Amino acid sequence: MQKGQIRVETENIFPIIKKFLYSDHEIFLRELVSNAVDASQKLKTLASNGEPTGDISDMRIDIVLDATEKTLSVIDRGVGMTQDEVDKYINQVAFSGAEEFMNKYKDANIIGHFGLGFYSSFMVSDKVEMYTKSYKDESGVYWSCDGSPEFELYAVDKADRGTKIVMHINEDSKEFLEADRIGKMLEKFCKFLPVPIFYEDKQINNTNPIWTKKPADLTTEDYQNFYKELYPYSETPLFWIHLNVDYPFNLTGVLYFPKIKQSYEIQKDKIQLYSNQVFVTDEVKEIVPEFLMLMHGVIDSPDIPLNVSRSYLQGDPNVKKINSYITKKVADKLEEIFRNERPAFEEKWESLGLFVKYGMMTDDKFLEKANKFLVMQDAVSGTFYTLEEYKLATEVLQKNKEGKQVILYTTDMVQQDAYLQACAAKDYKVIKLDTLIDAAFISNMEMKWEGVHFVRVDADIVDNLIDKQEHDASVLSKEEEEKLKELFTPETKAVNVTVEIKGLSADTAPVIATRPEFMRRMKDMGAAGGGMAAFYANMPDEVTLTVNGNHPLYQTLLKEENADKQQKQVKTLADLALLSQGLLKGNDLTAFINRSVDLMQA
Ligand SMILES: Nc1ncnc2c1ncn2[C@@H]1O[C@H](COP(=O)(O)OP(=O)(O)OP(=O)(O)O)[C@@H](O)[C@H]1O
Repeated sequence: MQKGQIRVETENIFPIIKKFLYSDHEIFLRELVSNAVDASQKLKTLASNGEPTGDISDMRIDIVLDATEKTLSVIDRGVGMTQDEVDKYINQVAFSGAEEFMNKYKDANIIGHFGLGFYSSFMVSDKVEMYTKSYKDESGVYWSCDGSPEFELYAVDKADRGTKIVMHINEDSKEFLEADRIGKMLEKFCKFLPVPIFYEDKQINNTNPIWTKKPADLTTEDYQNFYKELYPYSETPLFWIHLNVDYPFNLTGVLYFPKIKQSYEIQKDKIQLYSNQVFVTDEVKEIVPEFLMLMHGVIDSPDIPLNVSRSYLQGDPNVKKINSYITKKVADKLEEIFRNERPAFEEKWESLGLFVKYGMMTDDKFLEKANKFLVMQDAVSGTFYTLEEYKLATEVLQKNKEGKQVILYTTDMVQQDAYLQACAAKDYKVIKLDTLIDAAFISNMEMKWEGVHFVRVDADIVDNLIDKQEHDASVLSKEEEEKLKELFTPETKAVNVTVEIKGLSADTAPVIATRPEFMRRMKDMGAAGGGMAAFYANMPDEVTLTVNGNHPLYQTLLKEENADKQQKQVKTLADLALLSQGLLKGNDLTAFINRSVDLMQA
């Protein structure tokens, strides 16, 4: 029997392990089960290289909880260890003194590994025992340590090849003696490990998750079933991307595009990160580009550094490469579906549009590709245009005097109906941009797309939406125009009204209220919050009242001798225009209703 004394330089490592190394104590189980998996995999590799390993068909790992004895054991049938190996792999690292130990694990070599592995068992145990027998023809070995600077190591009889680790769970960690707790931890960390894992007489893992298989061997159903396995309560995903790369880094996985509802925020953080089928985290912020965080699925890469700080991760070259690889894959897949199955692509646009627009705003590489498959839907006909197609369809009618293409859009088809109709009469093509992200998307694309200008349908009277600088002359005299302007200028300051008299065609409405694009966008952004938001949000609404001097109504109105009646008529006309913009509220609305009744009685 070998009895050892730790070569203490400062103090032993166990207090350090307990206190500092993992705030998350439950990972000890992941570490031990991963070791058991590694040992099993190693044996398989040896066998396939022709080494005499004996029968390897019974490969399995058992997790056994004994609440009465207060022990939790992890048992494998892997390579096992000889006494020399235990001394080398278990003793020397752990007992080489705290300082050296910490240095070793701070070392860059650790990147790519989980970290402390075996020693993390001391976070939850008073004592850890190990029974192990190597596949090599040597005696079994017993090792134990109670966290003090002493260990025991001696030969024992052990019939089966493999390793059994028995943890004597400490007082502070009693939660790990609850069967449910262990079941949940296994479910979280071990669900897709490659060796069968048994707990309470049941196999708890799927050893061949689909991301480890070849896409050619998988059916649509396989992908959908796997999605259900990951997210039992979710709707069928729209489509998926199978990731598979082995150079210059290793990465496999399946990413799904979920159906997105209005409340898309709550669906974030659904991607799970694995390393060789061991669950690592579902916080993949730095690894997956921000705009793809709405996707679901699994990424598996042994090349992602897992044990370093988040800020380090951002600068990691592998992480950067993985990031751009995923972005490219997603863009390629979207383009492929767009080209080969455009009707299906358009049908799913409501959900897809969100990813695409978000991606175009935040990632220039993605933008470049997405310019080809971003689609915009005509509010009236429902037709989808790409940017190029829209430009072509509106080339003649919707170019302004500077040669810019004007993209007309509506954010609310019901409220902006009158403006939509006016545009339709001119044969303008108005697209629907009514999702949460669109306001930001519009301003962003105006900076990125050359020669394009977005204008909301109610930003100006229809004749001015596309600024071509051609107007009919007004039939009114200068004095008449001044008079009208005065009549239309309101006393109320709740809304900032600018009045202008224009000579429009006689069949255009007598007064049109519009909201200048710039101020309206600022106010919309203000309402959404952030930055200068509060300032703009508190500004009064800006409205332009365009009075159509050519409307026949003014011929009689200007001749009206009853000043009171004249003022009432003018106010009613102005209110009708404001009403169409949803800007007539409270007192003003009541006054309008009363006045209308008065006018009818007059
Ligand atoms: N169940 C086991 N069967 C066989 N050998 C084992 C087992 N558990 C641990 N070992 C040996 O002990 C060594 C140290 O294990 P430890 O978990 O501390 O680190 P590791 O697995 O090498 O790295 P990691 O930090 O990624 O866990 C292993 O490399 C392996 O050689």
